[in-house]
Amino acid sequence: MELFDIPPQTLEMPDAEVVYFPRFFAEKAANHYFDILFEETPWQQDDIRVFGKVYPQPRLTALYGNNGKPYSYSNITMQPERFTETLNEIKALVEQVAQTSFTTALLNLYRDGTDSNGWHADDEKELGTDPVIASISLGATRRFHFKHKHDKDLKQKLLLDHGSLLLMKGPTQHHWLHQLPKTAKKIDPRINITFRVIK
Ligand SMILES: O=C(O)CCC(=O)C(=O)O
Ligand SMILES: [Fe+2]
Repeated sequence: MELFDIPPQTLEMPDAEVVYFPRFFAEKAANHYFDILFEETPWQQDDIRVFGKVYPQPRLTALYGNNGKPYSYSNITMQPERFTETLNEIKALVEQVAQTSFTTALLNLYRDGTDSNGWHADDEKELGTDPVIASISLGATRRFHFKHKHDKDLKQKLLLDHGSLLLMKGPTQHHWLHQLPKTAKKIDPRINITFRVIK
C-alpha cells in the first residue's frame, strides 16, 4: 500500500485542523473500492426539509454503523446497516492515520455534476465536541470549499481526488462550514465516505 507517495498537506485555516492526503489509496485500490461500493451499497434518496420546504436530497446516501445508533441531520434520521467487509477494510486503514476508532460511516453518491452538498458543518450533537471526520473520495474529482462562520474573508478550497483522504478535526466544525458545489462539467459519479464517531 503506497500510503504516502504524495505527502499530506495541512491546509492554512485558522481555528481548524484540516489535512489532505492526495493519494491515500493508489489508483488500483481506489478503482477497486469504487466499483464494489457503487454496486453493493443500498443507495437511497431522502427528502430534506430546509426552511419548511421539502426537497429531494441532491445525492444518494447510505449509513453504516457498528453501534446501532441512528444519525440525524437536516430533519433526516438514518438507521445504520452493518459494516460490510469492504467498508471494514477501508475503516481499518483510515483509523491508523486518523488515530480514532470510528463507529459510523455516511456514504454519499454524487451521480453527476448536478448532485451536490450545500453549506454545513458536521456539528450534530451526537458527534460531540471537536469531532474527527475522515472523508474518503472515490471516482470523479470534485471541488470542495470551506468558509469561516464569522470572518467572511477566510475561505479555502481544494480538489478532492480519486483515492484521497481529507481529515477534519480539532475545532474545524465549530468555526467553519464546508460544501461540495455543483459543476456544469459533464463528469462521472463520485463516492464519498465520511467516517465519524457517534456517541
Ligand atoms: O462529499 C464530500 O466530500 C463531503 C460530504 C460531507 O460533507 C458530509 O457528508 O457531511
Ligand atoms: Fe460534511
